[in-house]
Amino acid sequence: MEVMSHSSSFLLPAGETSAKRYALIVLNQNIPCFTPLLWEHAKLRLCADGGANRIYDELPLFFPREDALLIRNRYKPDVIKGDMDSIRPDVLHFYLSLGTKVIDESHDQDTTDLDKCILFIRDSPLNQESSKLQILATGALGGRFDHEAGNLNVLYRYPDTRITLLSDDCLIQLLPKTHRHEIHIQPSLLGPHCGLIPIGAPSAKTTTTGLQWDLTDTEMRFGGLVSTSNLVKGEKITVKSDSDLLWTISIKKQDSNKTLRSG
Ligand SMILES: Nc1ncnc2c1ncn2[C@@H]1O[C@H](COP(=O)(O)OP(=O)(O)OP(=O)(O)O)[C@@H](O)[C@H]1O
Ligand SMILES: Cc1ncc(C[n+]2csc(CCO)c2C)c(N)n1
Repeated sequence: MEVMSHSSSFLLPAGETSAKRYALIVLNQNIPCFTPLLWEHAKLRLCADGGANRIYDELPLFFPREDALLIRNRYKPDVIKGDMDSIRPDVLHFYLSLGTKVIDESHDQDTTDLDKCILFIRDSPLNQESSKLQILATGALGGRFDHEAGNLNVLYRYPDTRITLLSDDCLIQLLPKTHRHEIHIQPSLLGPHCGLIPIGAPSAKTTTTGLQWDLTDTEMRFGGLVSTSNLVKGEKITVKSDSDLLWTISIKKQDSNKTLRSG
């Protein structure tokens, strides 16, 4: 069984990052403080419908000494895609005038705006067979539970795409059962709180190393044991399971000067 390696080096301040290729999707929920950093290094920048309002309204607040218009011009999304029922008309016109590509899929009321953005990235010429884009989605957690559940569902809909859901407080990734997993932690950025959640189906056997409460061929299921409030002990965690699991780990609060330093 192949090993899938996970690292969160995208959260490292500028200058400390190794080469990595990802697309960023901004969802319609509070923008995490590290968003400018992620934006700077993204190969593609998308807003899911009302996510554009967040970029427009909240990004200038991170730079109180700079002119809001300059910030809005600097952080121009490549694409705004969705069913367009949440983006404000003034925001839509502003980004249209900057040349952002706007894709209105209001005819599709069966998939979420996050789904729509993921399909755009998967079909992009930047997403090469030899070098697939990872996807980071900010604002995926906190707020309406139906939206959160829909966001988790996209991890299961596209299990062969590396998708990380982010909020200010934590990240979530899918660990497919087809692989053994090595998760590399930067202790200055992540942890110590973590969880392994068998959300799609129960797991008869999960084995881990590197956690305070490791599992050894342990059963996990809703209604029984799920591993929440666990703690990472070191910089490397391994996970092997007979079921797809969600991995979540807390994100440490950063020095805001460091987080916003973009290049
Ligand atoms: N409160 C929230 N918590 C988590 N994710 C959210 C939240 N609100 C929006 N999102 C994410 O951002 C995307 C865009 O949000 P937006 O508000 O534009 O969606 P929407 O389709 O208009 O939602 P709805 O019509 O159900 O209110 C959603 O598809 C979802 O992935
Ligand atoms: C069974 C079922 N439940 C809910 C919806 C509604 N819905 C799901 S995704 C979406 C688009 C949101 O931007 C909407 C309106 C549906 N179609 N089918």
